[in-house]
Amino acid sequence: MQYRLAVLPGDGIGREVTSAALTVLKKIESLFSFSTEVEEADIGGAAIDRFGHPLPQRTVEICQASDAVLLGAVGGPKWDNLPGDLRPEAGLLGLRKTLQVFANLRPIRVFPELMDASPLKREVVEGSHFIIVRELTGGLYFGEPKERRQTANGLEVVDTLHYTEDEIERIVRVAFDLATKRRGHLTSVDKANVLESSRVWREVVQRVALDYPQVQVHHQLVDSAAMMMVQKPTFFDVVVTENLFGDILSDEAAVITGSLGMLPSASLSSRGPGLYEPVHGSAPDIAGQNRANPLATLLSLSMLLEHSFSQHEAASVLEKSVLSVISQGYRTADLAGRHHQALSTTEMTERVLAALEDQVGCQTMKSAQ
Ligand SMILES: NC(=O)C1=CN([C@@H]2O[C@H](COP(=O)(O)OP(=O)(O)OC[C@H]3O[C@@H](n4cnc5c(N)ncnc54)[C@H](O)[C@@H]3O)[C@@H](O)[C@H]2O)C=CC1
Ligand SMILES: CC(C)CC(=O)C(=O)O
Ligand SMILES: [Mg+2]
Repeated sequence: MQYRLAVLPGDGIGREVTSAALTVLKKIESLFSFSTEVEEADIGGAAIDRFGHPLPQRTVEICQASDAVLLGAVGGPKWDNLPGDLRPEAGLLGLRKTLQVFANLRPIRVFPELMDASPLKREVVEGSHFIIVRELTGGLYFGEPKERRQTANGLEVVDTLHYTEDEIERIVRVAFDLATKRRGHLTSVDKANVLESSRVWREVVQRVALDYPQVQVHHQLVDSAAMMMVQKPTFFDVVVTENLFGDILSDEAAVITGSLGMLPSASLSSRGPGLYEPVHGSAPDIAGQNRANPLATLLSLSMLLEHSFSQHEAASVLEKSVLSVISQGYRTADLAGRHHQALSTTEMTERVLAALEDQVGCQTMKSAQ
């Protein structure tokens, strides 16, 4: 089997973590007998520096011609003063919109060995395992108008939260479908006490719920949901929400897992390539130091193998290998604390490569018995 993969390293630690993922992918290909034609392309600040635009047409074409896209992260202080539509982040938003990857899945899982890495109490985080389903191509990040205006009374500014009913319904259905395969519990997060868009969101959830009588639905306002997420994270199973709310809540949820460096994501469309990226950004504070935790990107690669390549066994073995390095006590600096030695990005990647060999070796032995 041969797949086509577009790799967009982007900026900052994006380059380091995608490089780790490519090393791991090569190993997986040899262990599971498939091959991938990888094409790298620029996005974000790197693309601005080379081509004067955060999302060059060539990058879009390479992504569209691929089975999947793996992205590192974009942004950094060097480009922070550019106009909004020419910033690195605009490149990423443009790519998500062009690929129509409206369903952003962000699984939040507590690894037992990392329970004490969270600043939250062990008894609060223990057993947390939920997934945030974030609407990714609409809402406040995309609505028009979105502009600054000079008026007689000074500067005024507008961002717009816009949704069609269809856009809400398609993401809500993704969330209901997921809930049927999990604990059957859906929390829809909105701000229906203030926003008209949230009131329509709630109506759509209530209407779609009629098709899923086996799913228990809970509506939660975003402010109290933010509190509940760190107070009682085990309450949540599937969380569905608007673009900006999902962005904020998922970084908050990272606290439960111990580090933003552990959170993967998959962004899926109805057809066309999926986009896989860690939840974190380009981390300028540690960029270029070989200190970044590559595990969020490796878990995103596992989601890619599952959803876009249908290499289910490889996906599962990669996930188990990540679990295994953590349970063997290997940690990058974000998780090392006082009790562990901090491994570099490349050292952690080598541990995952070794764990992959071990996992596949164990499976071969089991099937030979
Ligand atoms: N998807 C993307 O490309 C995203 C890009 N950004 C961009 O990234 C830049 C920095 O944004 P921040 O708010 O600082 O968020 P960030 O996610 O880059 O970093 C937040 C904190 O988490 C740490 N961190 C993040 N990933 C880590 C990893 N893998 N291993 C170890 N530590 C890690 C960083 O060192 C930093 O202290 C900005 O330009 C922002 O726009 C932010 C979020 C997402
Ligand atoms: C940089 C932004 C475009 C997005 C972001 O923070 C995210 O998707 O998590
Ligand atoms: Mg974010």
